[in-house]
Amino acid sequence: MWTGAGRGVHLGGVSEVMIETRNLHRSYKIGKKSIEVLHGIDLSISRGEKVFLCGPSGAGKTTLLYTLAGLEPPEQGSVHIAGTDLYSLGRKEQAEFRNKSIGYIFQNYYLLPELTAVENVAVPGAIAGENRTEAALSALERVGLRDRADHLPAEMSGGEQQRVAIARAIVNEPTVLFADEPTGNLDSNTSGEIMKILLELADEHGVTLIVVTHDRSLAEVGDRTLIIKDGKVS
Ligand SMILES: Nc1ncnc2c1ncn2[C@@H]1O[C@H](COP(=O)(O)OP(=O)(O)OP(=O)(O)O)[C@@H](O)[C@H]1O
Repeated sequence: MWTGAGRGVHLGGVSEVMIETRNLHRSYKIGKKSIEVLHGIDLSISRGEKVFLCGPSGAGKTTLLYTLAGLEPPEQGSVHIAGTDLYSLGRKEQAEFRNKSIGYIFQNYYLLPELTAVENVAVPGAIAGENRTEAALSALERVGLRDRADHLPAEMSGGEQQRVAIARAIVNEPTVLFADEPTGNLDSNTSGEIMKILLELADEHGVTLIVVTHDRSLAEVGDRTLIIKDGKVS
């Protein structure tokens, strides 16, 4: 049973805040030039919300997702997840928090080519010293790939590899799931299947979902679409 989440909890009519950012700033130096990618971003996302993040290429969608997920510290500002101030934690505590509460689906899957599907899904647990083989098999079942558990990524299609990446992101039963263009390289049928899996996770388990996409038509299936442009989110 998925315990960390809990469907859209409302406290006296007020949604419980799951992700809150204050004044996030992030810039990159290229040569002598500095590009400000996040320019004072304030966000509040409720538990169980399905949020799509759109914006032009290079606008900072991946940077914002990394910053929200605790993978890249902002130069200024704070990120709270379920009330925990992510960047005030030490490295070890932060890794433990991510391992327990956050799932992340990377833009290019990032599966390890020499490991089978089940080993790839179990790998974050193994790093944390846990044996997650049973949970990994359940997660593969959840994405319809139980029978491919012993296959290497090279033996699977793009859509199947993406489903393994989803299984890896949900094996810890996260409270928040981030997905960076999870359907970017897939045909429209496969994209539909992948989005269905992600939306079901939000609907059935109350997972808070933040998905980067170029597909504005997805706005209809989400609760909210955020647009990032010129360092700001609207
Ligand atoms: N490690 C880095 N070093 C220097 N510049 C970077 C780095 N990472 C990102 N950038 C720059 O920051 C800006 C935002 O990049 P980011 O990947 O967040 O955009 P994006 O909206 O996700 O783009 P896309 O839709 O093309 O994936 C870009 O101009 C990019 O070149």
